[in-house]
Amino acid sequence: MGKLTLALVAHDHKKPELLAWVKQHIDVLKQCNLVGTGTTGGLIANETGLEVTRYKSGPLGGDQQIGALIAENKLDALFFFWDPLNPAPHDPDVKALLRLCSVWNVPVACTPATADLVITSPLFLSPDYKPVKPNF
Ligand SMILES: O=C(CO)COP(=O)(O)O
Repeated sequence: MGKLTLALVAHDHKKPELLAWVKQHIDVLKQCNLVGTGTTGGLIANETGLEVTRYKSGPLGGDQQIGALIAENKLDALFFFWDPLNPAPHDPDVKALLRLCSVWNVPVACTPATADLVITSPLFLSPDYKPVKPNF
């Protein structure tokens, strides 16, 4: 099977949590294609040496670029540590990205606990497993 493509995105106050999570699961993440929004992707690449394809920063359209990957069936999971305590100028984009995960049945983890469960799931990592895609 091909490599899984995973998106890594975090709001500013959540970036340390995402970075710690990435370091914890680096052995699995090394085997995946990684993409991310601009600042998150840059941070992860610099701090871990992982290769991350970087899109625009979230407020400049990065969330929407990742949403486009979902609409094109090019993303296997989204790890999106969004900030529930601070308003984002691009909140509509954040909501749209999360919405597309539901539209296209893409696994999305918004907290380290859920992210742990997704990334360690034998089902998720199985070459035979593909989430059912809706037939619109
Ligand atoms: O704003 C974001 C997600 O909504 C993330 O963007 P950055 O990774 O550029 O900070």
